[in-house]
Amino acid sequence: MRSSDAPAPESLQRDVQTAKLGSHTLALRSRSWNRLRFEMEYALERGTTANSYLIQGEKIALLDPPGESFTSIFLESLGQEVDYKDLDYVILGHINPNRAKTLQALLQKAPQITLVCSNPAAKVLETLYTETLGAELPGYTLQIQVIKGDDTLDLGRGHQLRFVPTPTPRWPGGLCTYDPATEIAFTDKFFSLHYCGDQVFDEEWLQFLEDYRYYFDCLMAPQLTQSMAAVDKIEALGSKIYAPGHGHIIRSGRRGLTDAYRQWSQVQQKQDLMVALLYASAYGSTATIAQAIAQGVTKAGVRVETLNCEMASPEELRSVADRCDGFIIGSPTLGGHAPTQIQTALGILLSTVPKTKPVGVFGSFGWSGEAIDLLEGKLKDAGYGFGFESIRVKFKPTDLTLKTCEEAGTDFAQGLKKAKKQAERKASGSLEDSQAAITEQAVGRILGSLCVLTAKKGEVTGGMLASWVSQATFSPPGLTVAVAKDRAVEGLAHTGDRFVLNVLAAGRDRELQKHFLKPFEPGADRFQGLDIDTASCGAPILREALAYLECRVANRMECGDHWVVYGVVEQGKLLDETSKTMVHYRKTGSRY
Ligand SMILES: Cc1cc2nc3c(=O)[nH]c(=O)nc-3n(C[C@H](O)[C@H](O)[C@H](O)COP(=O)(O)O)c2cc1C
Repeated sequence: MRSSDAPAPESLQRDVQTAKLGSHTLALRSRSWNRLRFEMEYALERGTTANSYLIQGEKIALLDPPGESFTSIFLESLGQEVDYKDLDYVILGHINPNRAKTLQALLQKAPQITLVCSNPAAKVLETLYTETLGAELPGYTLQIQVIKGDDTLDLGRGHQLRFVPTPTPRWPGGLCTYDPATEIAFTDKFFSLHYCGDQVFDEEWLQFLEDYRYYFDCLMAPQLTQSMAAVDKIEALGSKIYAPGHGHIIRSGRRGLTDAYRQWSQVQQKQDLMVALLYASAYGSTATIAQAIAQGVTKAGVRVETLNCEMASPEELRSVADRCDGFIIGSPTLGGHAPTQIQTALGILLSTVPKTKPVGVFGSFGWSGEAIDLLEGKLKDAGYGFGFESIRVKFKPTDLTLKTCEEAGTDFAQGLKKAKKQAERKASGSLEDSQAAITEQAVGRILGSLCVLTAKKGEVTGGMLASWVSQATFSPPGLTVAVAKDRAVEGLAHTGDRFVLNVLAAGRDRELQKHFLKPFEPGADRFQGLDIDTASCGAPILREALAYLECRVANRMECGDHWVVYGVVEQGKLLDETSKTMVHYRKTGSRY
């Protein structure tokens, strides 16, 4: 359990927390106690901090101003630390339209600032300047210092900054900064987590391992090669402190977390199935959808290799097309078309990937969505089978659409795994396999009660049939449920979340059992037509159940292909005094 695990009161306002990190170096943590954005990485709903840093040598540099949700409170806090007119540099670990809003407000106050960034980020800045920023900043000329190779930036007083380019498909302009004077590496997206609290440093970092892991699975796992190359470069700096873009400043856990990144990346590398995920995104929406699909594929135990078609070379495209077991391609519609880079990627995929491999299509659009039609049409004509129905999202995805995207990704991965298993079964039949079948028969004699686990978080409600359920403790009253990693409801059962366990009645609840046994389409309402009540945590209670228990997830343990979730029972009720618990007899331990 986290020491600061209590949910934040709704009344807590966004603010900026400042803390000294080292000589002339300050952290400004813009804090949101509630979910900040509809992106998968925020789905644990623990709030977040957007960390900026101020280094005051003879020259003054601000690193990574926050997004527009914090513009006014951030500028107010910044103004209390320095005179805007004294700011010399703003260093950008990445750039997106959201961050540009704060930049615009800052440049209005301090037009003398030079922006320091990588070459890809400079290109994005120039486009933003032409499209929006320039019009809002009359008389201002963009001053950019592009970091190349071994460039350094001398702020004086020993702060001779070094830089490490960390390009990934999601942030092609990624750039980390190292200050040898304080031995701090400013790691931007790397080693971040989304959690809001008063604690600045990471003394109890192990208590947040689940949050770090979730962040890694969302953002690092789908772009593993590029992310781990960046981690290697960051580690080689030999810093004592990681100062990331979100979450705690990492001192105690620096080595442990770096090792954990490597361990988690090995889990991904060991997966024998790989899905290529290719996309382009002008304003970020298609990228957000891509991330949700990737999350769904990854949680089902299939590796994802992501390529941003705007940055990928034909060789990279051909390599991933050659190696993939299926591919998913996404595009925005701009001027009635798919961007040229998407059309090039499609050409390579069509000529390289055998038609027996499954495909998927997605994209964000404004009003017509021709790009999605084009991709779908060409792939259908070529004879590919689709792993999910094409995903069309109008402008920005919502929480619900993201969940649907995640489920579509999971379906895609499950399809691949099923096909692989069938092929293996056909090819097998050895002695070893028959011994395994005998062992499975013995395992199958373990018995559990049939229940329906239900949960709700934000707009998203989920439910699944659970039979690997067992009481675990008397005091507090507690139980464990094994939840397969690829279950849609898994994302609603993280530490601190609440769920309801509905115990089914023998004989009487056959229909309920059947209902939850059938496969659901991505995003489908699993409770339509059922007689339900609502628990205090918002999760559905099945009125026809034998009993129900409202639980809080106190802990969860990663065990092979399942999470074993330990729930503390907060309250419960027997709904039927006469019936008995439905139990599940099985012939083999290799299935539920
Ligand atoms: C210059 C421009 C042209 C666009 N043209 C179209 C179009 O022809 N049809 C359409 O459905 N949407 C169009 N849109 C809307 C985009 O598809 C929509 O903003 C989408 O969310 C962009 O996805 P992205 O954030 O991944 O880039 C256009 C948007 C812009 C800015």
